Amino acid sequence: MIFITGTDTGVGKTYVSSILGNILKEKGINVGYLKPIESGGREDTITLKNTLNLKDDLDLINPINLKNPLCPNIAFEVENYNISLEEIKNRIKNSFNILKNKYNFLIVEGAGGVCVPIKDNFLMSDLIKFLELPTIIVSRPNLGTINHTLLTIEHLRNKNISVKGVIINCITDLGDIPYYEKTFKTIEKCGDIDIIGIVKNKDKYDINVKKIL
Ligand SMILES: Nc1ncnc2c1ncn2[C@@H]1O[C@H](COP(=O)(O)OP(=O)(O)OP(=O)(O)O)[C@@H](O)[C@H]1O
Ligand SMILES: C[C@H](N)[C@H](N)CCCCCC(=O)O
Ligand SMILES: [Mg+2]
Repeated sequence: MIFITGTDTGVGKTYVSSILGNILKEKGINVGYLKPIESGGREDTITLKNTLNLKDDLDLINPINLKNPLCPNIAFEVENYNISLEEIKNRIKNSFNILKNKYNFLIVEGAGGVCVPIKDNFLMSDLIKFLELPTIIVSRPNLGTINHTLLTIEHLRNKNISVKGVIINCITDLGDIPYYEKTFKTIEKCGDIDIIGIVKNKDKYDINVKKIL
């Protein structure tokens, strides 16, 4: 099992999760998906349900769903969605336990980055800790990504959360990024981390799944 987090919202966690899921399926692995909390609809949940041809109910795959495309803690507030943190954790844990027993490999996708507050001071990273999962960080290739990626690594390691590696998702074409190879080497050196994959698009990618299995 792996928790796919990222340096930001919109960085490509779902995009990479879909590619990763297909790679594992092609290896004959029975892959499931859990989106513990999704805000702004159910696009991610539906995308992976379709990509992996999952029969699971949307409510099982995505136990906590918020209508507004906002930070979860804010969405709960503006939607007057009154639920305790304990209940949030119970619902997520229930889905997690069912799905982890049903599939040989479970991809769990966060929402936004690691410091996204779910409720009160319970962050996305606290959810990762609660589920006791290792992580993969999805990062952009362009200027700014060194800081965002190193901060994310440091935050996770400070909570003793395993970071299996970084996957660079090229929403921006590498040809438009000067010295991108040096950016990647800097992330690896300063973060003491491996870049285990580079995704150019849904047909052009290279992911070392051995680092994830
Ligand atoms: N390498 C890529 N090439 C082309 N389009 C991409 C690529 N990566 C992501 N996208 C597109 O960018 C948008 C954001 O990607 P995605 O939804 O995967 O982000 P996310 O990190 O999962 O966001 P969230 O935090 O909302 O879950 C989507 O429309 C997706 O299809
Ligand atoms: C709405 C979006 N697609 C995600 N589900 C939630 C992203 C929360 C980001 C919060 C923040 O970092 O400001
Ligand atoms: Mg997503």
